[in-house]
Amino acid sequence: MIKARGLARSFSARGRTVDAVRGVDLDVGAGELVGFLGPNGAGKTTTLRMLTTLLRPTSGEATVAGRDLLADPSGVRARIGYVAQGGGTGADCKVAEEIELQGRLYGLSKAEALRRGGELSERLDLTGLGDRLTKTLSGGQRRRLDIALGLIHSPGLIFFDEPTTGLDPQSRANLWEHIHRLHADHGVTVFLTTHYLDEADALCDRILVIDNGELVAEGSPDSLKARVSGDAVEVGTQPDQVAAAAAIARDLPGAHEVTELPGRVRFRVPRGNTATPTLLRAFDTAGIAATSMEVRRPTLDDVFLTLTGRSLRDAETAPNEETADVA
Ligand SMILES: Nc1ncnc2c1ncn2[C@@H]1O[C@H](COP(=O)(O)OP(=O)(O)OP(=O)(O)O)[C@@H](O)[C@H]1O
Repeated sequence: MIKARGLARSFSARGRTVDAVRGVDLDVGAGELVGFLGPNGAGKTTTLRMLTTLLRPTSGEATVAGRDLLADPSGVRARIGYVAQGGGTGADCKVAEEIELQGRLYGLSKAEALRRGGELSERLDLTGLGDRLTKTLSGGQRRRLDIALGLIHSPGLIFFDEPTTGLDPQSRANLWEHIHRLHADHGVTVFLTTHYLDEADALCDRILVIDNGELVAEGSPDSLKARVSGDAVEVGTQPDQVAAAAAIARDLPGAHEVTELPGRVRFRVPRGNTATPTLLRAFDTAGIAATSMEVRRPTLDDVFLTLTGRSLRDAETAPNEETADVA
């Protein structure tokens, strides 16, 4: 569905060149649900805008939905759906009119646009909202309308740019369900960008991790997490027993990254649930009292940290100098 080679885009701003995307190769198969994960400014939107024909690459080539991106952009546009960040609905239009207009823009007859609109309204829980002005919709309803608009011409491939940004947790979960069904029940190929780790984890079959305009990893959420060596264990103890507790942790088979913190010790072991009974027995023998214990499977944030040396959350709060300069 998507095959891109060396896709790159630079911008000139204030006499400086920003390499927003630096030669990305992508392969997305039919029926996949792929997430493009990275911090703010990583190059996600720029890549998406290139793949959807909205921005011309500085270099590279791509085939999207069976059409050449550079030679046949209108062919690509006819075969894809795009749900942009913030959506594109007109504020003073009624929901049903907006859907019909979108259908007519894609060359459907009035009857076909109405039929398809009815089908999508039902599928996306918009039934009964046809007479409402789009500006009166809730955030979740508006986002579902944006999806209906993106699907009006029955594309086999749909792009979402940060689909749940700004939504409350319940609307996010509801939208995940709709995106999941699009893919599972209707076989639509989905490519979405997100900077939410939980979203990528919950929704995507495969994740591409982008940082500073380059792909740094790809794989299923589980295979990416398996790259992080082991579970994280954190055990609380009395402040004066931290050093002794850390010494015991260091003796556990496969223990590494043992860190002494005020009133607690943190480390990694290959399997947390088998290491902790051994640890507690050794604590007993040494007269150390554990005041708390937490075992955590690796998260996608751990993956990002392992790959880039930064936490995804830190990367978001501290954009690189180049980004800050241009923005
Ligand atoms: N039109 C532009 N002119 C100059 N620089 C730009 C332009 N568009 C994007 N950039 C820069 O390119 C880099 C990548 O931006 P992009 O919007 O693709 O990132 P992103 O990963 O989508 O981030 P976000 O999650 O914030 O949307 C950033 O440094 C950004 O400032």
